[in-house]
Amino acid sequence: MKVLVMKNKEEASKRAFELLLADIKNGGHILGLATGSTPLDLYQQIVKSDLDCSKLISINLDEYVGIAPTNPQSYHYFMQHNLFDQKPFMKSFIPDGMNFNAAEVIKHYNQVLKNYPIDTQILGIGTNGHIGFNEPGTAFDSQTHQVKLTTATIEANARFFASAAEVPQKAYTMGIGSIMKAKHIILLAFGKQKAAALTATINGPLTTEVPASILQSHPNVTILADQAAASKL
Ligand SMILES: O=P(O)(O)OC[C@H]1O[C@](O)(CO)[C@@H](O)[C@@H]1O
Repeated sequence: MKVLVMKNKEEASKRAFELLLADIKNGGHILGLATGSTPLDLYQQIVKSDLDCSKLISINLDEYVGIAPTNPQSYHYFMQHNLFDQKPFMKSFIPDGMNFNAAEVIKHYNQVLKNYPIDTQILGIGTNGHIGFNEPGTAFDSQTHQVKLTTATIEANARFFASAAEVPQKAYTMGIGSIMKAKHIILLAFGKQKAAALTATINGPLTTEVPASILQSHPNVTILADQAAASKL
């Protein structure tokens, strides 16, 4: 586990882009992508660059259940607006949040993950140490599943909605087991609200109570943090 503490999120995102480019130059072409505010600067780096994404495949971590892809609060919209409109990929997979048949969504997404093994997985981290929407208590070998969001996650994500009551209660997420199959994981953490989760991830015991702590057992993880997120390390 490499931990790089950078001056700020802009510097950290620039380094993340350089690491991503290196993986692509080494033949990596299947990218696991994250949403939320953390990866925004990285996606802007990609958009501003001359990287040609038309031969790349993307697989997103998660999507809310019950929000249409045209809804600005959906992760489909987030990815389209922040990356794919400007840098279209050859194929992009995001769980179908409008399909309420969870078994169908899960079967399809597990097949996608089998067909397209992830080379580089970009991760953010929740204030409760979640990765994707894998909340505390999720099994380390979990595959794609539907999750009931915790109050902490709903409150943290309420900032994107008119109120916490509007935040969906459920989501589809790639499992921890699938995340751990990625060849290289780049975890980004910015802001003091991530400091407790980050130190638990890096220095704490390996426990399902801190989903990201499983990364201690992955052979190729790069953590990029700004000073605030690293303040408890
Ligand atoms: O980057 P943010 O907005 O702090 O979100 C942190 C985490 O929460 C999620 O968006 C899920 O709520 C994750 O995908 C993300 O890594």
